[in-house]
Amino acid sequence: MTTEVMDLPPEYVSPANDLRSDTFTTPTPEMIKYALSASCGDAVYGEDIDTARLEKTVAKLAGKESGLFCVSGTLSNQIALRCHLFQPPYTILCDYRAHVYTHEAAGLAILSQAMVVPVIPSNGNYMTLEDIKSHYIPDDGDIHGAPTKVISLENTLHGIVYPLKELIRIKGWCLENGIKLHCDGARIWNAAIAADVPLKQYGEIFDSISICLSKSIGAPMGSVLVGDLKFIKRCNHIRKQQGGGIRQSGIMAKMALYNINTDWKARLAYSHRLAANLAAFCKANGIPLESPADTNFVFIDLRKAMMDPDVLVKKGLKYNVKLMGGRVSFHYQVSEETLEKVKLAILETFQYAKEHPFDQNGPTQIYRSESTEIDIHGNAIQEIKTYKY
Ligand SMILES: Cc1ncc(COP(=O)(O)O)c(C=O)c1O
Ligand SMILES: C[C@H](O)[C@H](N)C(=O)O
Repeated sequence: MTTEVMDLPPEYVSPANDLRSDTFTTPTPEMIKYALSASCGDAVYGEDIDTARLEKTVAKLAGKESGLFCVSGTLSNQIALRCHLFQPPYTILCDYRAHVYTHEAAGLAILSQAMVVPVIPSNGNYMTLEDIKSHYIPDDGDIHGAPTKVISLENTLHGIVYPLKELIRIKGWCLENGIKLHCDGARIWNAAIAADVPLKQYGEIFDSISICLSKSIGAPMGSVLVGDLKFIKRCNHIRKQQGGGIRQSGIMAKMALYNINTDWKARLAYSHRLAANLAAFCKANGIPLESPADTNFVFIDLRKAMMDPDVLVKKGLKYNVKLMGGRVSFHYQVSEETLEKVKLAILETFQYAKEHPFDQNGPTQIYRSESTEIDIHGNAIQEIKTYKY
């Protein structure tokens, strides 16, 4: 029996206590009111004014000739990488944790017919040029090889800001070797304010950037893929092929424009402040982190702490905070009260682990279906259990 989500208690549907992801940001009344004046043209014909305005606005912010509004970051990433590629065999090189490799359902193999070279960064945080040089496949005529034709970097990845100097080094080498450079910029806005780097400077480095609107910017959906005009035209073709043509998308575009044209930097800075506060709390209590909390994510090193992710999720529910596991994701709609409550949940889980060490020998997954209110069959979980550990 499927129960309407609306039956869930309001506190379980609010973004204020949702630390599972910054994808849980929700449209505000101001955004919805602003969208009432949205254009209603058919965007497939290029006739929707607000969609075109959004694409131009984001492209201009990134210093690129053109932009393409896509229904998701997954689609914009997959289209971009496909359009940088021409004749297989070829490979795409990326970090072993990259979303394009781990969370886009093998799209690179299916849509792009590409092999992926997943790289474990030698410094544990981000790939350096040396990491890339020692893993890429040269286009040297060796009939055994599948040359690396595009490198996909994520900024931020695991909340880590990619050092600008390293990006510039990698870009220089890519130019020398005829390799394209794509950025999965689901959180490029966060990187921009944390590193004080204008989006335009990232636009000078990357051939294409997938700029998400549905995470920290707080739009209900989508991304804008930016690049040069010829590239974006090709991407528009592949987007249509993949069923990604959107008709009256003005309403969605208008909501995104509202947040881009209001103080997004302050909203993101707030979420970064909460994350930094939690990271300091963890450090003060000896709770290990997987990576530096440069932006809006805190990644607790559950393996090192021998903490059970399911216990953490249940402890979160005990304090009316939604978690999926060791990644604690802040966004501008998270309350200060939630920050204080998640500290209690984490500390209790850490203390519980001392008596009940959990040896997680399986893969570390971000998605944990038990932590949602809806199970995989679409049925609302009637009672949200609070576990007394
Ligand atoms: C790093 C990263 N890239 C891409 C995406 C894909 O975005 P979407 O969920 O809109 O497909 C996500 C998740 O939302 C992400 O975390
Ligand atoms: C990983 C998942 O697909 C989503 N991008 C998130 O960050 O929550």
